[in-house]
Amino acid sequence: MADRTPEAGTPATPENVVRQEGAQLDFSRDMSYADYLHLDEILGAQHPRSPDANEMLFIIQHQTSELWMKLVLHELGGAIAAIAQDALPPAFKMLARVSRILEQLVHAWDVLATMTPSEYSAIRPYLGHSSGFQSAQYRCIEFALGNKNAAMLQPHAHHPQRLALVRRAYESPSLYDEAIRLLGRRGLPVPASHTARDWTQPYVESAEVEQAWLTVYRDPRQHWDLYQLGEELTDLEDAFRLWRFRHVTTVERVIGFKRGTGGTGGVSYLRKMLDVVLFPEIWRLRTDL
Ligand code: HEM
Ligand SMILES: N[C@@H](CC(=O)c1ccccc1NC=O)C(=O)O
Repeated sequence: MADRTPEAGTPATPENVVRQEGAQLDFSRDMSYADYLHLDEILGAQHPRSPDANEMLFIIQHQTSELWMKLVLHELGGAIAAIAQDALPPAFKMLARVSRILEQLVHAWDVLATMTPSEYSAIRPYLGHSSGFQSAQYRCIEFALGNKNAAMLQPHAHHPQRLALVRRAYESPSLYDEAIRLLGRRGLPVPASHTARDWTQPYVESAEVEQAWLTVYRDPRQHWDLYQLGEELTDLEDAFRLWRFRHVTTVERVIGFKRGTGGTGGVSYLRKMLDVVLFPEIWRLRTDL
């Protein structure tokens, strides 16, 4: 290793400072930053199809969203497994991270909103029928959060690997299913229809499940970890609703009420999605408390 003691009189030029700090400069034999992060693959994956300069924003906005969604899925999977094993503290850590990522994705809309309708109209003809509707990771997140819908498997039928990923999320118990099973294991009266069921079916709201959550919320000190779980779920759905809202508002300001490239009515479809309630009893109990 080089002697880091500066020689008397060595001027503190930027080059000398780097040498004196002892920074590693030769990576012909060592793993570098770009090697570790596979940056050549990630930074080589932006291929605009139009001549418009704004397409780079559009591509990077989606690619970064997909990277964050990958982490959301990783953490959600971990949280679901932890709840199934009665390990609540690690589940809380993972759920808190998911909510912070969703908040980050909510703020990411500010960057995309710098793209005007005129700018987007130069890109849109190059998108064909591709659409976020076909995002496999997004669909896995919706399924992991319990918004099950068999029709959403179809856009992946042509790609066995992605289909397998989406199907696994479709067939597995959701985060909320596992939370309700936990209520049952803790001795709260939860109907069998909600602890063992065909997980591919959409969740059906239950008065008994609401009663179980009410028991928790009426005596938090007695059920502190379940109470915390309820509030983590609330944070998560709150953040997810904000994401949906920013999406539909950005879409309206950019394409108005045009049909989507994915074939839906566009804003009309996305507005219907604003009515989805992921954890219904968690919201209803607030009225009945
Ligand atoms: C100018 C930007 C955008 C426009 C105009 C737009 C437009 C639309 C439209 C019209 C739909 C409905 C499906 C269709 O018929 O195409 C849709 C769905 C979707 N978009 Fe976007 N979008 C934009 C940006 C984004 C971004 C940045 C993401 C982040 C990944 C995204 C993710 C999605 C997802 C996941 C869906 C499916 C939603 C669902 O099924 O509930 N979109 N988008
Ligand atoms: N559905 C959008 C197109 C779109 O936004 C899009 C196209 C390709 C890849 C990602 C997209 N983002 C979200 O839907 C539209 O109708 O203009």
